[in-house]
Amino acid sequence: MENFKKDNIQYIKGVGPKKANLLTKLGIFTIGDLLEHYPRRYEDRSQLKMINNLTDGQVENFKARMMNCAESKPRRGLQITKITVGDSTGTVQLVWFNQPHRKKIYGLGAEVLVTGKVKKIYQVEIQNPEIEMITDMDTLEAGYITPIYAANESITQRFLRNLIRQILTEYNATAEILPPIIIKQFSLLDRKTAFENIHFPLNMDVLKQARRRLVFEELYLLQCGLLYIKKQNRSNTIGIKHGPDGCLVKKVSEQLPFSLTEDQQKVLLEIALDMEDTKPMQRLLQGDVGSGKTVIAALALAKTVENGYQGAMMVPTEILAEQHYSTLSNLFLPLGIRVKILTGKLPKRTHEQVVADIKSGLVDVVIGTHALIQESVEFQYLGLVITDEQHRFGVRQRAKLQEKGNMPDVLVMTATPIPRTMALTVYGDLDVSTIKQLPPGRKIIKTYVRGSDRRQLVYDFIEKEVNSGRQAYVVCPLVEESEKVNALSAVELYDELLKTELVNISCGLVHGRMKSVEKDLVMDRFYRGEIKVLVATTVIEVGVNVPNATVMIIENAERFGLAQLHQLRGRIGRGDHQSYCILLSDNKKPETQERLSIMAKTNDGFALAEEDLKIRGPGQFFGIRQHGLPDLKIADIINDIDVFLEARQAAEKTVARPESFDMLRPALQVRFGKEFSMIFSS
Ligand SMILES: Nc1ncnc2c1ncn2[C@@H]1O[C@H](COP(=O)(O)OP(=O)(O)OP(=O)(O)O)[C@@H](O)[C@H]1O
Repeated sequence: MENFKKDNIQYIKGVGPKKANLLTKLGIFTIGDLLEHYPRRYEDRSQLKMINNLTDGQVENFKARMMNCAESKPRRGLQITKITVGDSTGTVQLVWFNQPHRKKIYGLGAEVLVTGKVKKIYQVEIQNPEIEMITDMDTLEAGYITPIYAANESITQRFLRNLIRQILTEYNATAEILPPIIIKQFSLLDRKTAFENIHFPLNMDVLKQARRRLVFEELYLLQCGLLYIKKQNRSNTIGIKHGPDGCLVKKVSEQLPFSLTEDQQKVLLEIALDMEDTKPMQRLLQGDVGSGKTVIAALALAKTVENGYQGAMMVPTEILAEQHYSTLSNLFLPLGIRVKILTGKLPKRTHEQVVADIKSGLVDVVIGTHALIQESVEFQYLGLVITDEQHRFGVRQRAKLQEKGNMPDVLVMTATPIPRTMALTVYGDLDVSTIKQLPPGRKIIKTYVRGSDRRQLVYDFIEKEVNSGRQAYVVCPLVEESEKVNALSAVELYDELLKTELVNISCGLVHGRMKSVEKDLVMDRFYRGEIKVLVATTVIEVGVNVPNATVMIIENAERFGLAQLHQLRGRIGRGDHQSYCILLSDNKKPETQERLSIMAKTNDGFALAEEDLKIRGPGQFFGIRQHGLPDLKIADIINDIDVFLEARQAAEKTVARPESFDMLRPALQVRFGKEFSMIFSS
C-alpha cells in the first residue's frame, strides 16, 4: 500500500512509455491514480436488445457479429469505414469517419457488444459506436454494468477498462487501510471489494456500497490529517499566554464610535480566552461582509501589544492593506501603538527600514500583503498573526507567517461565509467563531436585475444619488481571470461613461494593473468623497469600506459567481443610508436569471454561499487546491454530508489515539503528497 502511488504506470504490463505519456494527459501517473480514475457514469448493458427491436434516436446496447467491412473516400480528407454487424433478427451499419484502424481491430466473425445512438434512415445505422469484444468481458457478462471513464481518442474506454481490470486482479494495490474497528462500526465494504465494484459493479446496490466506502475513506483520511494538525498545534506546544484585557484594550474600545454587537462581543470573548491560554490560538473568524470583523482584529492586536508582543495582519490586496492601515492608525497612533505597513510596492529604502524596525521591535503592529512572509522579515516577538484571507492564502502560507514567531496565536478571518461541511473540510484544522449579526441600523441592500435597455435609467439613478450627496461604484465586466484583460475593459468602460452617462460627475478608475501610487491616489480621493463614482474591476471586491457609497452597478453581472457578487455588493450598505445594487445583464439563460434573482432575493451571505456551492460545486466555489489540500476524487461535499459526518466522527476517535493514528500515517502520506505531509509529518 505505502508504495502504490509511487508505482509508475509505465511499468504495468502492456503500457510502456508511449501509452504512459498519454495516460498522464488524463492525470494518471501511478497505479493509485488509475484506481482512482473513477467512472464518470455507468451504462446498464445487462438489458441487451435484439436488432429488430432497436428504437430510432435511442442509445441502445446489443450483441452482434461482425459481418463485412467497406471503406470509401468520398472526398479528400474524408475516409468512411462501414462495418455491418448482425444478429438473428437483422443487421446494422456501424460508421466511423477517418478511423481506418477500426477495420483491423475487429476481425470479421468476431462477436461484439455495440453501444450507440440508433439512426434509422434507409437502414439502421450507428455513427461512432462504442464496441467491445465479447471475450473482454465474458466473466462479467451476467448483469454487466459498464463503467464510462473520462477518456480521449488515444486512451479508449476499452483500454482503460482492461488496464483497471488487470490492476485489480494482478496487483496488490487495494490492501486495506482503514482500521478494522471502523469498517465494522460503519458497516463499510472492504477496500478490495469496493474498488472492484466501483469499476465493475455486480449490481447497483453493491455499487452504492462501494461508493460509500470510498467516499468515507477519502473524507476520513482528509479529516484525520486536518484534525491531526489541529491537535499538534494544541498539544505539546506551549504558545504565548496573554494576560487578561488591560487598559490599552479598554482605551481602544472606548475610542470606537459605536458599541459592539452581541455577536462581536461573543467572538471577542472566544478570541480573548484562546489568547489567554498557553496553547496557541488557531481560530477562524467568519462573518458576512460588513459584519465588523476589522474592529475585532484591532482589539486582538491591541491585546497582544499590551502584553509586550508584536502583531501582524496579512491581507490579500494592497488596497485592503492601505485601508486597514489607515483604520488601525487612526485607532492606534493616538494611544502610542506603533503601526506600519509593509507591501511589495514600498520604496526600497522604506521597505528596508520597516523590516529593520520589525526586527528590532520598534514596530508594534504591521499590516501587509504577501510581502510579510518574505524571508527577510523577522519579528522580535510575534504574538498574534491575523490573516484576512478571503480564500486567497493557503495552509502553507498561513503556516509561513506563523513560523516567524515562536508559536504565536493565529486568527484567520474570512468574509465568505462557508457552509458547515465546507468549513470543516477547508478549515478543519481551526476552531470557528461566527458573526451572524450585522451592526444595527443597516438596511437591506435593495437589489435589482436589469437588462441593458434600462441602462440609461440606471445611470440617471446614480446621478440622482450623487446629487443627494452619496457615492457609487460601477464594477466593470469580468472578462476572464486575467487582470490584464479586465483592466482593459475597465479603461474602455470608464472612457465611455465619461463621455456619455457620467459626463457631469467626478469619476475615478481603479484596476489591478495601475501603479500603486496612482491606485492609492484614486482610492484616497474616493474615501474623501472627492470622487463620486468609482469605476473598478474586482480589486474593490475585498474589504473596501466607504460607508457613504450607496449604489453599485455591476455590468455583465452574469459573469460573476454568487459569492463574488455578494462580496462586491458588500461594498455598499455599510452606512445608515439605503443602498441599491443593480445587476446589469442581457443574458437570458434560465440558470443565469435564476442565479441573479437569488441575489435580488437575499442579502444573507450564508444562504447565498449554500446556493453557490450547489450551483457551481465545491471545486469552483473556491479551489480546494488553493488551500494546499488535495482535490476530492470521489466525495461530493454537498451530497455526501451524511458520510462526511460519520467520517469526521471516526477521524476524531482515530486522532485521539496515537497508536491508531500512527498506523494511518503511510496512507496519509500517500493521500496528501509532499506539500501537505510536510505540515503534519513531525
Ligand atoms: N458594532 C458596530 N456598530 C456600528 N458600526 C459598526 C460596528 N462594527 C463595525 N461597524 C462599522 O461597520 C463597517 C464595516 O465593518 P468592517 O469593515 O469591520 O466589516 P468587515 O466584517 O471587515 O467587512 P468586510 O468583510 O466586508 O471587509 C465599518 O464602517 C465599521 O466601522
